[in-house]
Amino acid sequence: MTKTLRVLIVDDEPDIRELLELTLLKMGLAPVCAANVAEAKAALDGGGFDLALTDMRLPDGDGLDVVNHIGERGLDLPIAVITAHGSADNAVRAMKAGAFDYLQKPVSLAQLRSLVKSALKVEVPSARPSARQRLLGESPAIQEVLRLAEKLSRSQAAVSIGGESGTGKEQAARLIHELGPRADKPFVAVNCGAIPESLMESEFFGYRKGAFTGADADRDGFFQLAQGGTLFLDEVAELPLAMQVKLLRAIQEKAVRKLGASQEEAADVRIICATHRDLAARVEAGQFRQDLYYRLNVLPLRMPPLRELRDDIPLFADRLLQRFGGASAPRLTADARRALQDHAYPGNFRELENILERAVALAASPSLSRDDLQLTPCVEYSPEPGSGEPLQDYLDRVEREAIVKALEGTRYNRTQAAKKLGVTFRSLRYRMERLGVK
Ligand SMILES: Nc1ncnc2c1ncn2[C@@H]1O[C@H](COP(=O)(O)OP(=O)(O)OP(=O)(O)O)[C@@H](O)[C@H]1O
Repeated sequence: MTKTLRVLIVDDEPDIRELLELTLLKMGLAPVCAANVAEAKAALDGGGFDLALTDMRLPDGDGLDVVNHIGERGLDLPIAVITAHGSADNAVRAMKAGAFDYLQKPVSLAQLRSLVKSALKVEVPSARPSARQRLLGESPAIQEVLRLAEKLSRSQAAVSIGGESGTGKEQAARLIHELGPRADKPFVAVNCGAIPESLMESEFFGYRKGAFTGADADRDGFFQLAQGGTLFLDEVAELPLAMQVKLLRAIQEKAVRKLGASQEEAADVRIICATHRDLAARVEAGQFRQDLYYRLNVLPLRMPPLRELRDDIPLFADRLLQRFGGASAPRLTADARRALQDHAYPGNFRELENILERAVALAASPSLSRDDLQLTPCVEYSPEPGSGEPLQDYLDRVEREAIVKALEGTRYNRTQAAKKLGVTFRSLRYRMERLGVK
C-alpha cells in the first residue's frame, strides 16, 4: 500500500484553510493546518510532511519565514507560496528563498492539482546526466552557471536565460531540464521568432479537426507535446503582444484550449525562456507585457559571452578539434592558440565551432597555424560622424549584409549559408524573416 502524503497548509483565514483542506482530502492527501508562522514551525519541526503550502501574509510574519525555516533546518520538503493577486514581487522573493512554485489567489482546483502533482514529482529521483556533457568550462563564470542550473532544476518556477547569441542558452535550458524531476518527460524547444503570427495560436495550443479550413485531423500544440516536461521558448522577446496575453493565461491557469475545442485541458509544463534582448527595456518600451515579464523572469540566468571565458578557450578548442577531426585531429601551434584566445567572438561559442570546423576541413598538415584559422577581424561600430544612425539600425544593416553575402556565396542554399555564418538553420531563417531578406 502506498503511504498517504501529508501536506501542511499555512493560512490565517479559516475559510481558505478549510477550502484547501477539503480539496487536498479529495485528492487523497492528508492535510494538516496551521494558522500562523509559529504553528507552522512547530508542525514542521514535528516532521513527516511531504509538501507545504503557505500563504504569504500571516499575522506573526510572512510565508518567507516558513520557507526560510525549511531551508535553515535542512528539511527535505517542497514548499509553495500562495500570494495575493498582483504581488509577483513576493512570489519572486519566495522562489529565490527556495520555494519551488507559487499560486495566485484565487486558487483554482486545477492549479492546486497540478502543483501537487509536480511537487510530488520533485521527490522522484531521476537519472542525472553529467553537466559536463552540455556545458564545458572551468572558468568561474561557467562554474557559476552550472551551480545555478543545478539549483534552478529543483524548482518548478519559470527560468529566463539571457545572453548573447551562441552563448549556450539552449544548452543551459536542456541542462536544467535534464537535472530536474521532469528529465524523463519531453523537452520541447520553440523559436518564437520563427512562427508566423497567424499560426501562433494553433502551434502553441493545437487544434481540433474542423477548427478551420485544412484542419483535417486533431493536432497537438507545443503545450500538449511538452506535457509533464519543459517548454523552452527561445527568442521570447519576439512574441507578438496578442500572443503574449494568451501565453500568460495558459501559464497562469496551467490550462490550454485547442482551437475549435469547447473544453480546456490541464497543461503541466515548466517554462524556460531565452532571449538575447533586454526584456526589461522591452517592457519599458511597451513591446513586452509587464505581467508576462514577471511570470517568466522569476529565476534569471545569464550566460557569459565567450570573451569572458578566455582561459577556457584552449580547452574548448581541444575538445572541438577532437570532435571534428577524431583521432587524427590536427593540433594548434602556440601562435594559433594565442590568436584564438585574443579573438573577439561576436558569435560566441558557435563562432568558435565554426572556425575550427572549417580549419579541420581545410587542414593540409597535422598542425594548424594562425593563418589556417582564417580569423576575420571584428567590424567596429563606427557610423558616419553625425549620421545619427541608431545602434540597432546599424547592427541590422551589418547583419543583413552578412546574410545576403553568405546567401549569394552559396547560391541561396540556406543550409550552407547558415553553416558559413556559424548559425543554425532555424536561426538563419528567423533572422531572414526579421530583417525582411527574401
Ligand atoms: N560552454 C559550452 N560548452 C560546450 N558547448 C557549448 C558551450 N556553450 C555553447 N556551446 C555550443 O555552442 C553552440 C550554440 O549554443 P546554443 O544554441 O545553446 O546557444 P544560444 O545562446 O541558444 O544561441 P542563439 O541565441 O543563437 O539561439 C551549440 O553547439 C552548443 O553546444
